Amino acid sequence: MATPTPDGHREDAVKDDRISRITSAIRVIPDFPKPGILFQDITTLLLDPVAFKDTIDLFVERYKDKEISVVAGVEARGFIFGPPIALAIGAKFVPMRKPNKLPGAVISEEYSLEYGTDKMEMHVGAVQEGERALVIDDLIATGGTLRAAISLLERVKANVVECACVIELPELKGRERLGGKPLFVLVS
Ligand SMILES: O=P(O)(O)OC[C@H]1O[C@H](OP(=O)(O)OP(=O)(O)O)[C@H](O)[C@@H]1O
Ligand SMILES: Nc1ncnc2[nH]cnc12
Repeated sequence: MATPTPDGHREDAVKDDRISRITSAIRVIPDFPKPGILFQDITTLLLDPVAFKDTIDLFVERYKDKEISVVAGVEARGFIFGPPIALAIGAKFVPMRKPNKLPGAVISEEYSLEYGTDKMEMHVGAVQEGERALVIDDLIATGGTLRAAISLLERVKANVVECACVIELPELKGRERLGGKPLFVLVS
């Protein structure tokens, strides 16, 4: 970590270096899983321990003093970034899963995908009324997935403080579907 200066410029430069490294570590694969999709592949980011750690550190720096008690991670790639953030900020981790995966009683939320619908589930009792929650995923595209996660948390009267993703595809305007909840992203 660089020594901060009164105007913060050195810190900004360090942050930019980290963002550049993260951006370079994400691989883009055309036409996956179908023609016309530019797939943002975070598995190459995971192969670079410095870039992976920078990713987690940037989120931890943002959330460590925000009294977050729940980090909710969306299956599958939110399960990679959510747990290290939760451990570092002293919060619990709650998985938001695809249907019929969780063994206990669940609440479910249907949401729309580009084609068709899907369902997301959360264990009853995992989150209590009034808890301060952060929702984590790797990427926001149309925003339907994060919207469903917010709805599940709000149904149990949690306070969703913010959503955070490594990547945003801004042209899909997913941010506009979050009902005014703030969204923090590292790479756009
Ligand atoms: O903003 P949206 O349009 O809702 O899309 C974003 C979601 O799509 C991807 O997951 P995917 O549904 O491919 O599931 P996976 O992570 O299990 O592969 C991605 O990891 C997000 O969870
Ligand atoms: N372009 C994309 N790359 C990776 N994951 C996605 N989920 C939805 N769109 C995606």
